[in-house]
Amino acid sequence: MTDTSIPPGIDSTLSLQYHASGGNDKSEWAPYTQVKYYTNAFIAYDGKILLGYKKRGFGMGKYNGYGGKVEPGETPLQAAARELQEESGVTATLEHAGSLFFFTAGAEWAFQIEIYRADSYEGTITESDEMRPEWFASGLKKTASHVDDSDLDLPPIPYVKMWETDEIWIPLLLSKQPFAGRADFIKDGDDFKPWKWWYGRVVDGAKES
Ligand SMILES: COc1nc(N)nc2c1ncn2[C@H]1C[C@H](O)[C@@H](COP(=O)(O)OP(=O)(O)OP(=O)(O)O)O1
Repeated sequence: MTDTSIPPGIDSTLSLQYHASGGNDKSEWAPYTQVKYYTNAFIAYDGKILLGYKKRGFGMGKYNGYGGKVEPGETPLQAAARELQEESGVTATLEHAGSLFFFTAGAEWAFQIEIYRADSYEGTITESDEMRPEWFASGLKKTASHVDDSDLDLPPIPYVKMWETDEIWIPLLLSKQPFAGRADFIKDGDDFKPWKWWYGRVVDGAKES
């Protein structure tokens, strides 16, 4: 399927090139009334990526980037830096990587998530109440001058223990191609299953914050 119609919920000012879509593509996108703003930040360099194992709250038991709600008065970039520091103990210069819109049928609100990445960090990565940090091999080649033997045995990104559509956009984040997308989910017991999704690559510049 190469559906070129961009779903509601995605910033219509972005110039997007179709990347991937799937699921129940004949069904309509679910209507939503409220949107809440979130962030998600990933540190990735030299062939490795830092993920956190979520120990509590929404997404418990999954690996993800570091993030949470944008608080009143914050920009998404400020919220992303704060959440990264609170949950991992480190600071980093974040660059915007993409924008995602997620909705689960019957939920009170849709998630608008600004995704960030960093090539380096300062401080000591620390386990918090919310996240247990773990490095994974990103699959991208290391630069010769930075090869660290201790990284050679890192496990691959654990997509089976992540939100199901992450596998579509994490490679875009790693290769620094700006992206935007929407995924609708349905609740399946305690889990969420993707119902319908659409992702595009930003071809005409990305948001700065
Ligand atoms: C497909 O859906 C999702 N995929 C991915 N990769 N990440 C998602 C998805 N839906 C939500 N998220 C992210 C967005 C945030 O980074 C967290 C949820 O934030 P949380 O509920 O932990 O927010 P906090 O402000 O930290 O909450 P507390 O009140 O617990 O501090 O998941």
